[in-house]
Amino acid sequence: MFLREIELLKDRIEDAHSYPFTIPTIQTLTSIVLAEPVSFFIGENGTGKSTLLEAIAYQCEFNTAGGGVNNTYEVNSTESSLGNYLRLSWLPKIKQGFFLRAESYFQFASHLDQLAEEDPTFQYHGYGGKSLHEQSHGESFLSLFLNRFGSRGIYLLDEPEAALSPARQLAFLRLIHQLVQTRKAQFIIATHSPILLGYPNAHIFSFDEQAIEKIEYEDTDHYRITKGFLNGRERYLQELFRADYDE
Ligand SMILES: Nc1ncnc2c1ncn2[C@@H]1O[C@H](COP(=O)(O)OP(=O)(O)OP(=O)(O)O)[C@@H](O)[C@H]1O
Repeated sequence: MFLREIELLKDRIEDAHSYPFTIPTIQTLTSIVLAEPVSFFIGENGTGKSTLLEAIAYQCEFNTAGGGVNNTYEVNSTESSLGNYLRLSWLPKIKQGFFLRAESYFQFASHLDQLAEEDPTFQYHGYGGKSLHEQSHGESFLSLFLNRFGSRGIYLLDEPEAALSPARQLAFLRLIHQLVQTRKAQFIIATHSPILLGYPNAHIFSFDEQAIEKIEYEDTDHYRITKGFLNGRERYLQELFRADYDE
């Protein structure tokens, strides 16, 4: 583990009435203590998970459009609106790692193609040996995970499940486990996947209330809704569609 605490520097905030300080979870944030190598951010759409993850990436000096410290490309890289208001506490401090966001993955793949064009020795080294554009979305995601996540580092992932089949999500869990065990890697993952959330001993931070709070796996909607659905699909669907018939 490397990153121990994320603090919001409230004294620096000049305009509390503008984005991102209008997001309830950011408004109420003081600090998040990270005590396990794998932490998850969960919550409804729009509750601030990506905003916080991007700000952490900014403080890690990763490209906020996705990538590591060395991936300086401008395409869609955004000025993190929250980044300057965070303080990260490290023990020990590291620079290695990666920020992955599903939404700008395409640009990241193009950035690698450009590197390959400019430097014939690059050969997609660390990225599976060929352009990420020449692999399916899911294949290239897993290829990136397998090849680029090889060293000790901190990995910030925004909805990595987006392209992964259930079987590949399991493969990804295994990879996380290997990296945590052998390289002491640390992961902070924003996700909606009940499979990924099942990682043992992970700390899950919910953004669903006013304040970010820790929640047990079995208490998450992801677990309860998925379990309810799978345990009695027909009954569940009847209930779900009942309103349509009643109207
Ligand atoms: N650049 C921006 N300017 C103003 N508002 C923004 C900006 N980016 C995001 N928001 C708003 O901030 C809120 C939080 O967005 P964010 O992307 O952090 O949510 P999220 O929890 O990651 O959601 P999802 O699960 O859908 O990815 C949303 O209401 C969003 O519309």
